[in-house]
Amino acid sequence: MILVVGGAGYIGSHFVKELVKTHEVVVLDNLSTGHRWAVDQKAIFIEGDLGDVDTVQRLFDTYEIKAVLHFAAFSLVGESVVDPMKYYENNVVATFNLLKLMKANPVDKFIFSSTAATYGVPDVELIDEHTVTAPINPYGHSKLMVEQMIKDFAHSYGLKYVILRYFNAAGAYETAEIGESHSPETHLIPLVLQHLLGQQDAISVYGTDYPTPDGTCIRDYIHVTDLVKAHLLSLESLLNDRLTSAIYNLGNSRGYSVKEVIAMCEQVTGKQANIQYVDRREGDPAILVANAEKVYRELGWKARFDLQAIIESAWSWHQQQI
Ligand SMILES: NC(=O)c1ccc[n+]([C@@H]2O[C@H](COP(=O)([O-])OP(=O)(O)OC[C@H]3O[C@@H](n4cnc5c(N)ncnc54)[C@H](O)[C@@H]3O)[C@@H](O)[C@H]2O)c1
Ligand SMILES: O=c1ccn([C@@H]2O[C@H](COP(=O)(O)OP(=O)(O)O[C@H]3O[C@H](CO)[C@H](O)[C@H](O)[C@H]3O)[C@@H](O)[C@H]2O)c(=O)[nH]1
Repeated sequence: MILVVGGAGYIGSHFVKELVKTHEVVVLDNLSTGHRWAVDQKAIFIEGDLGDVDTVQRLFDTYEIKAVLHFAAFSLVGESVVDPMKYYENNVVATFNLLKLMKANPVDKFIFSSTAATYGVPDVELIDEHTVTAPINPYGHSKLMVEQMIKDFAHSYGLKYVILRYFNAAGAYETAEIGESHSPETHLIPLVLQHLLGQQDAISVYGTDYPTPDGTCIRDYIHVTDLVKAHLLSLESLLNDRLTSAIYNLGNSRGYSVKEVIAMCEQVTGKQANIQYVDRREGDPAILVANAEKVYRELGWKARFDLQAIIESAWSWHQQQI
């Protein structure tokens, strides 16, 4: 049995849909930002909070857990600046509870959803795993603190882990059964598509004075299906003892500015956006683009979907939501 914490969320639910094809799966999720309907019916679903020690212990008592994948977190950069306590409590304290119970029970295989936000404002064009980590917002700090706990648990207690630093996840499941569904939505691609469907009057561009060619922030967008594949490869490597500890960047290694993303959304949908240029959003670095060669070398993973394919799949999903 594989435990997926946060398996009702956007990325977790896409992973669970694939994992149930080959493994027995139990999902723990408190539905704070996730959805019961997004969890594949073949998975066992437990509604509960990761911070609740009794609930998590009961899971370990009930099921023979071979590995844990941990997607559960709060993950909005802007919100983390406004309310850091919420982030340290849910992302750090609750994860500490999980690691402690994994040690006690014992379960020694762990895959963690980390983020490009751990790098802060990197001074290189392409970020590799040796790039200095120096977060500039509480969200990034909370993830980096967990990474450190994981490394220390590995060193002292033999935890085996894969830390996956995703860049910007987007896109939807190939059948459009599930997709990105946050409320409120804050991510760029779904917001642009919702606007183009007439659900918002305009799309705001946060800042036009960044040190980038068109002045707007550059990000590396990665299809959720590509992320799922990387998790499956990581899990198999841990289960087969081919891997004991690794940190990987997951991205396309190609950056797009906010303006370029909006233009691609217009191209895919054939609709024109009403763009409002507003001030920068606090906590946003100018450029985040991955060097993802390490995971290719070690696991044979590389992104298959480019920005156009990502937006096409997200568009299929959003059109079904009206
Ligand atoms: N979406 C991105 O672009 C992105 C990029 C980098 C990293 N990440 C990381 O990937 C992970 C998944 O992101 P997502 O976009 O799917 O987020 P999401 O909010 O859609 O999913 C998170 C899930 O965890 C659940 N959850 C949160 N706290 C919980 C708790 N204490 N107990 C039980 N369940 C809890 C939520 O209900 C939700 O279902 C997060 O850890 C996030 O930090 C996401
Ligand atoms: O309405 C919007 C929304 C976003 N943006 C801009 O679009 C870019 C992407 O913003 P998102 O909110 O879509 O994504 P973030 O880059 O802030 O963050 C995402 O990716 C990060 C890693 O790169 C983190 O992991 C985090 O969990 C995840 O939310 C940013 O420059 C942002 O300022 C806008 O201009 N207008």
